Amino acid sequence: MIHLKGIEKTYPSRSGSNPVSALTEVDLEIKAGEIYGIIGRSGAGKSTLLRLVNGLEAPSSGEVWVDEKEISRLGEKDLRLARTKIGIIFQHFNLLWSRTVWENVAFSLEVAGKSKGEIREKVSELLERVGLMDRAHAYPSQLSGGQKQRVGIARALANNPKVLLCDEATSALDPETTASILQLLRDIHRDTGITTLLITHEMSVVKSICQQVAVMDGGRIIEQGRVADVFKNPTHPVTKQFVRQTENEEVADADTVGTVVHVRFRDFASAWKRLSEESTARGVHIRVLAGSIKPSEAWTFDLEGGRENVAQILDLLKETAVETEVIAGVQ
Ligand SMILES: Nc1ncnc2c1ncn2[C@@H]1O[C@H](COP(=O)(O)OP(=O)(O)OP(=O)(O)O)[C@@H](O)[C@H]1O
Repeated sequence: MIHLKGIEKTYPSRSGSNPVSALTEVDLEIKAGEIYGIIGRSGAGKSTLLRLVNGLEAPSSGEVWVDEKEISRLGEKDLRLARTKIGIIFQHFNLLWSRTVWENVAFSLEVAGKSKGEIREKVSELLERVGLMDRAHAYPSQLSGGQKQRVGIARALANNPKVLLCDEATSALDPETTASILQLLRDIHRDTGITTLLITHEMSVVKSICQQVAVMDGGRIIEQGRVADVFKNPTHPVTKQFVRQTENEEVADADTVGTVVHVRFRDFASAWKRLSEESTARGVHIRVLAGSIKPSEAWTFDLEGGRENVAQILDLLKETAVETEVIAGVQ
């Protein structure tokens, strides 16, 4: 769905010194339906990469393909059309402050030339989706950060995009609100299968929502793969640092912990039944990061909940599974 081939991006210098190389030899393929995370420190090149994907910037060389169109070569009219199929949410929401919640979401539908009836129906469906129907006539200044981001998400989805780009979408939010926004993005992905590309500097965000991840540093992709694999075997020092970041967060938060675990079952169906009953009873959220019903294949779960409760679910896994290996978080 999104394919970057041999990308180089150089900016002319701002002060007359050497040009700035923002991206070097970037190759990236994001398949339809994936949630893909790009993580990197400040200046790594994440925003530049995102701007290439929605055609706000052109690469100095290489190709950017989105939904089988070479974005970097489209004329203005075709690019505008292609952009309506790319929704984007921003760190600072970028809402229209003089318009209500309803009008913010309606705006991109008006621009796309939809009829009044279509707009009414779509806006109401979207506000219902993001849980903001009761705030439809409020102005952005009257909303909390999480509510503003919900408006941003509704607006991004207005034209039924095929791709959703999230630009540090939770970086301005507190941890609790971050969790609720990530949950909303997960639900939307589950219901629509929309291809989602998320850039962040927080490994906990990647761990909580992404299936695949690319780590960027100095304009290059230094490591990429399945999130579970990258967590298990980070090879580059920068990746190791990001993985440690989530472990430290877990230690810092004594009440809620997350643990990624590989498990192989003899009889998946009966093990899963017991596991889901026990985890519901203990308030532990189990998220499947990878797995298949083939008995020979291992599953990767992310267990999230109170420290004691997660430890109990881990004990249960060790008891019922043929093989259990904790790859991140509490043992
Ligand atoms: N318009 C521009 N003109 C000149 N240099 C730029 C421009 N935009 C970005 N850069 C440079 O390109 C490099 C990559 O920047 P980019 O904003 O893509 O990184 P980032 O990973 O998104 O960082 P941050 O999280 O701080 O935004 C940096 O060295 C930055 O200074």
